Amino acid sequence: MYTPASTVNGADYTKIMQTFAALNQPRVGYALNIESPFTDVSAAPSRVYDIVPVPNDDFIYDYTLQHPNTTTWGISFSQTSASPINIQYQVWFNATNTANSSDIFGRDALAIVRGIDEAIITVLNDPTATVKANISIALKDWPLIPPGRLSDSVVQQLGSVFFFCSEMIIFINVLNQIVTEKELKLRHGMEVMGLRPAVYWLSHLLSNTVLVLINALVTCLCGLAFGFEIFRNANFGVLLIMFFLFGEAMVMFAFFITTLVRRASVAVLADIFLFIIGLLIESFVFSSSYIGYIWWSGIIPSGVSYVLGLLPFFNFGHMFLDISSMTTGQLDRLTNTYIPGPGFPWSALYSAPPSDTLPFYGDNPPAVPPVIQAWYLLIMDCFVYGLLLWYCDNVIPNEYGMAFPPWFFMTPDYWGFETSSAKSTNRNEWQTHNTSGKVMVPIEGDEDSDVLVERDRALDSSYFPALKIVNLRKVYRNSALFASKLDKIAVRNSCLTVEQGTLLALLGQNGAGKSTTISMLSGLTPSTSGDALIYDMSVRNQMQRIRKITGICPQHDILFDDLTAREHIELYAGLKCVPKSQLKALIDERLYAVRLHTVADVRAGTYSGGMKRRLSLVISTIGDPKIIFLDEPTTGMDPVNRRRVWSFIEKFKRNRVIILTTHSMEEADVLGDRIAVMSKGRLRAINNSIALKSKFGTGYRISVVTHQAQADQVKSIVQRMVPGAHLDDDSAGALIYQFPATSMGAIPGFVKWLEQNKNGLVKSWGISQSTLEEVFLKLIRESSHKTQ
Ligand SMILES: Nc1ncnc2c1ncn2[C@@H]1O[C@H](COP(=O)(O)OP(=O)(O)OP(=O)(O)O)[C@@H](O)[C@H]1O
Repeated sequence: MYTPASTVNGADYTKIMQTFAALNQPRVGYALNIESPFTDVSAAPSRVYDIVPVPNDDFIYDYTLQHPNTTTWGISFSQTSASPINIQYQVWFNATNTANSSDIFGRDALAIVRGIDEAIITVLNDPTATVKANISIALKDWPLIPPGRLSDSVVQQLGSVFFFCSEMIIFINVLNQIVTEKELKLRHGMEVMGLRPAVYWLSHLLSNTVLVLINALVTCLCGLAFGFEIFRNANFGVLLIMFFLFGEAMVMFAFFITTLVRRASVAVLADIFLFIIGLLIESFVFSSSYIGYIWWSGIIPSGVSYVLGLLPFFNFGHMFLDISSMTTGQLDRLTNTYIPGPGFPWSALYSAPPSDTLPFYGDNPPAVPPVIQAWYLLIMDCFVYGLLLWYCDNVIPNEYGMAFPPWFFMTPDYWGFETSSAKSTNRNEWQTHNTSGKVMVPIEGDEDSDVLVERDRALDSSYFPALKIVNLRKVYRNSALFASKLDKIAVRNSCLTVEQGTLLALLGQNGAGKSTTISMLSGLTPSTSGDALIYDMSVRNQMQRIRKITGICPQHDILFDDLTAREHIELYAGLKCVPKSQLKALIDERLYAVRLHTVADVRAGTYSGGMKRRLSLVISTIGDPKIIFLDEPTTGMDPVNRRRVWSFIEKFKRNRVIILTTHSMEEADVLGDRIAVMSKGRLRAINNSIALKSKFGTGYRISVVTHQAQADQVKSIVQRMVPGAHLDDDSAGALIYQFPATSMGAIPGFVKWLEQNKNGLVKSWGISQSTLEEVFLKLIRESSHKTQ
């Protein structure tokens, strides 16, 4: 093989080789042909060739490497001057040609050198020419590392891919954790308890910054320990900051993505998608593979690279490749010695990598920006994603939590300044805004008189109880864009008032709208229309302030499996700014009240359902809230603990407002100062237990046990004394009567008659009032008849 296969500065090397062939034919005994040039380094020889022109030195080397034991020797010509012509040539003997290696240094070498000299002198025929034949003979074992190309280093070739993967672990963790917290309502539960979004994000940022820093340190130390060149030859600070900035930008990127994703399952898909995109960029653009150095080849215009710079992995790839190009050494193929890379000191940050360290150098090396630019881009990424996070987190509506309008940052309310719209202490203004003729409060014709009275009370512009709900409505939209028949009206224009020191029990079937009402009042979900005033603050625009005086025990426990009961209380006490000095006494007292003191230091993940409910209840009372929402607090509790919880709630309600939803009529009866019954999103009845029973109850039940033979006599007496009495059951002398509320006046006289005839006509008797359960069932039955 010989190179170059052309005329350079008057020296025609093809002609020289032809002459070499002609002169040597008599000596070797056969004709040596000059073959067509070889251009494909990977094409295996299909026959025996004679003298083959090839494009360059690399070709000779690579061809021999790929096809061992085929090429005998190669010659590379070069010229140090045109006039006088000084020609240098190097002859390489193929060490892989094991058959005749013993002759390489001896007879063959001398013969070839002499033959080439002779050919040069013959062709040039110039007495002034000085032929200088510098002979370099490289006898190598089969090279283990392909020398002379930057791509030869495995770390450089796959490094950006590998280190990208290590950072992706943090990215995936952040994305999944935050989306899971969103899905499980953990975040919004904490927000209802007073956690500010900024604090939430800051705490995630701080904890992840520590992780990123540890990851960067471990990566650098492992790289050093394994002796990778990039780690040994680059400034430690440069590498640490490179990995740190990349990790931080990925964390901010993950934060932003969480605002677009609601479900953990979707987060996993987003992880996979972004992982593949990053992997493609690292392996195809920046890995020094044979596919190409897109970055260094100048294909990406600088404008586009700024846009791509929004992807942290793009910046990382470019930075990593630049640094590795200067730190990875080369094997000199002629001397078989290793030449280390120039290294990457701190000062190298500010200049582009020297062109001779780039693999695609030539007369016009591409303009590569300095490495510091990638740092700037990563810092820019952190700010850009931070801003996007802040905006999207406020604007994009979620299943839970309140969404602000797109221009929220221009409203003084958002920044905590009191405006006329938010200043609800100006009650008249609030009334005008919410209950004037502008706002229609639809009244359904069949509304109960108590409900109508309650509505009037709510609309009374001079009445401001602790809680006042006016026309509150919630529609769960089926489509984000337009109203449809599939929209679900969960709460239909509720009007309610609750005085301080009162516990309002909300009853209703599954899906009646109880939890939705609580969610709107506690800021877990925004109302569609209407408003509510809690201690003179509107849920529409003063939620931040309301949250400071709110406690909530949500329907589904919002607990951290890894925290103990004590740690939960400490966490929420921190959010509610409870002084540290009061904390221990508070924890002991509250946990004892619900009998959780014995498991105060046990992880909540191991608690039974009832224990978790009790812990959620205790949490709702932290920080002296003025209003507490208890959504089915005793679900799954045994009767003993239920009663303990009742007395805890009973004691706690003084000077507060408690809204309790429950399916236990007994609980509502025991705890509720007022009881509201909801059905299909509407308020059907509201009053205290006794008034509800006498209004909707079926009256009294009286059982009379007589001798079977005298049963008819007793029946006729009852019909005479209590004309409206209805015989429910008559079996073996046991008569059960239902006395309607209208027959109340006749009851005392009848009871007197029963007592007088005891042990005579009457063997025994008993009386009981209608239960709340009967009232509830009656109301629900009526409401379903009405809607049918
Ligand atoms: N996120 C939601 N998206 C769509 N519809 C919802 C959503 N949450 C509740 N609903 C619907 O709104 C209605 C009221 O639900 P809500 O949870 O308020 O009832 P509830 O009275 O609390 O019932 P339960 O006693 O079962 O807790 C139901 O029909 C329910 O299906």
